[in-house]
Amino acid sequence: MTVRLTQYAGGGGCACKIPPGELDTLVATLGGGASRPKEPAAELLVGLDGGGDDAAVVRLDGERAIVTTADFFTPVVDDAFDWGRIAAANALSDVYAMGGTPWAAINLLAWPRETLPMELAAEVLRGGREVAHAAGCQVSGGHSVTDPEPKYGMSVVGMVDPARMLRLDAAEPGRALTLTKPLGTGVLNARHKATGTVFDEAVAVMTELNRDASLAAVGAGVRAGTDVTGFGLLGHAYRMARASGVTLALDAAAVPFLADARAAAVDGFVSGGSRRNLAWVAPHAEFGALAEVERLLLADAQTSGGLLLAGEVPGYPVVGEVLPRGEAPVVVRG
Ligand SMILES: Nc1ncnc2c1ncn2[C@@H]1O[C@H](COP(=O)(O)OP(=O)(O)OP(=O)(O)O)[C@@H](O)[C@H]1O
Ligand SMILES: [Mg+2]
Repeated sequence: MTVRLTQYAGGGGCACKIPPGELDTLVATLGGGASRPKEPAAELLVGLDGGGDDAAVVRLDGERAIVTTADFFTPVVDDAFDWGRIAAANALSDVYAMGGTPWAAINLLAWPRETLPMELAAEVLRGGREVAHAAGCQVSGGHSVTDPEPKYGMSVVGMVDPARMLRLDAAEPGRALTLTKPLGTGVLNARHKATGTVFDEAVAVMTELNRDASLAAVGAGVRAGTDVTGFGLLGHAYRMARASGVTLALDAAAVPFLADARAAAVDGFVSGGSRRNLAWVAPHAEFGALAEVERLLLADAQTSGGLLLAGEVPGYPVVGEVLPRGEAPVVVRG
């Protein structure tokens, strides 16, 4: 029996995230003094202020802080091993998005044990372990539950130098904007789910670690960054602009895309999540005369996407610049 894992998922990959506006409202209910421990065992350096960063960070000592994050999602590709690799690269990514190094991870698994063989679950875990080990990250332990819809990911703990973190709220006017992976995994995953066509380039991009990009950014003195995932480039740019009190200007023509992405969007393989991303950002963005399909591509929900960085990083394309806050937090130049 050939199992097509994507057929067991409603939304796939980071496109299955709760929409950004609804998440904002939910997270806002957790804010304020009531959310702090009375006698904290550790100082919180990055928390939910400004809508929340990629990971929570608590101080360990003068030079070191612990980064902690978790990510899991439904199958984004049919192949079990590849899905495991993608989910692990995506979970590790939030540590890299803080400028940190992942140290240890545990598996988070939800599995329809009555309809899918456990051997396939083992393949998923094997893929995840391979990518985490390539990152130098220990993988030991986890948690597994039965669920009609398969889900997989990791909880990851890492280390970061608090003086050299990549924060969401630290983008400064005058900096260039850098994007370290091409966009288009959302539309290609949607086409893969609908037709079974495998896009090797998309799988290669989604399994690639953000480690080198993160190291290069920290080395170049960059202090603001985030990873581009389910809310798309536009959504994550808006979150960074909002948290930093600036405007992010994107040059649409400079944004890199996977080769088959535009055709997939034109042919209508656009997820509901990507359309919601665009609807969420549109009231806060100026698009000029940019065509609708180009707007949708910039809002495309990415799975295990690259880093969006406020600063120039050798080897990676500049896609815009940080400006003082203008009328709109996001400006797209055609
Ligand atoms: N259930 C929750 N309770 C508290 N905070 C949450 C919850 N869900 C999400 N958040 C916080 O909301 C913010 C935005 O969440 P989101 O999942 O987009 O961030 P992320 O972990 O960077 O995502 P990604 O893994 O796609 O890069 C984060 O700071 C996250 O910690
Ligand atoms: Mg993130």
